[in-house]
Amino acid sequence: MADERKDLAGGYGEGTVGTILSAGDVAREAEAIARTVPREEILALAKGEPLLAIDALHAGYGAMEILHGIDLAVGKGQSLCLVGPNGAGKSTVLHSIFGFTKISAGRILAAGRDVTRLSPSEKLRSAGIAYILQDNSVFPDMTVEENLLMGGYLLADNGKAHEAAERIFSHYGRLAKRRRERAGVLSGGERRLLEISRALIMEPQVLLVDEPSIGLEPRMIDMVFDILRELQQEQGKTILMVEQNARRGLDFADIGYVLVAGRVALAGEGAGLLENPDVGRLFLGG
Ligand SMILES: Nc1ncnc2c1ncn2[C@@H]1O[C@H](COP(=O)(O)OP(=O)(O)OP(=O)(O)O)[C@@H](O)[C@H]1O
Repeated sequence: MADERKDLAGGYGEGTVGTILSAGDVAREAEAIARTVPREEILALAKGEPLLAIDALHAGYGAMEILHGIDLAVGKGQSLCLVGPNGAGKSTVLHSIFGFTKISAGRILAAGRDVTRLSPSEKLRSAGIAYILQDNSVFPDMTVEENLLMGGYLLADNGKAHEAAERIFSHYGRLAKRRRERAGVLSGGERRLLEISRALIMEPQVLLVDEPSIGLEPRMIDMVFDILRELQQEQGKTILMVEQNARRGLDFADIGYVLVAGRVALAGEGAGLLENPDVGRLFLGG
């Protein structure tokens, strides 16, 4: 219990300790207020034709179903953040979109095309969807440049990966300065920048970002959110994010969903959800 409370204050409240609820309390209370958001409401939040959409998805691991009929829609250049209690299935939504789970029903659509059964590499290569792993996926003994080039492993033409890497280095001077150093010596924020940059080598349209703030100090969290904001606003990337730090995630995103027990229980504009008293009490520390 003590650990659960510590997590909650640090993770959801960002230092704000109002009414401290245990993770178990949050899950129970969230289930009590949960409803399943109708598909029309989900579609109304997306700008224009959804670039990425999920239609009544049931998915899980092996025989265990975790998502029980999820709908989702996000337009080109929009950002969407999933928040909710531990174990609600937020990361599983990203895993399912990228092709890491067993899908028993429903569809995933990219620009209207059914991509439900594509493998992760096909999602990246032909559907323009990239998945940015949660925390520490850089190879510490390889250089920054070698790590970056790993993002192009699916490209037949090695020259294309090098061209993309040079574009990225000219954009992110912080990485360029350290391109020949071992990635293991980078700060946490720089590693996150490298993980994001590695995904950019394939020039994806949709970025699936799992817990961008995890394990970072506040200054680095600001840097990572600034990078994501620029990718969205200047480069028109569509961003679908899972974020434990609900305040930061909802403040960032155009659209927010609260996931409870494998269902979308609340949906709205990100800033609007921040004002929702239930969201405040359960996920923002009161
Ligand atoms: N690879 C896996 N194999 C089997 N079960 C898994 C796997 N990954 C997650 N699960 C289970 O799926 C459920 C949902 O997990 P998921 O990580 O999607 O939740 P979450 O909402 O992202 O939680 P958290 O905020 O704690 O990261 C949990 O019960 C978890 O144990």
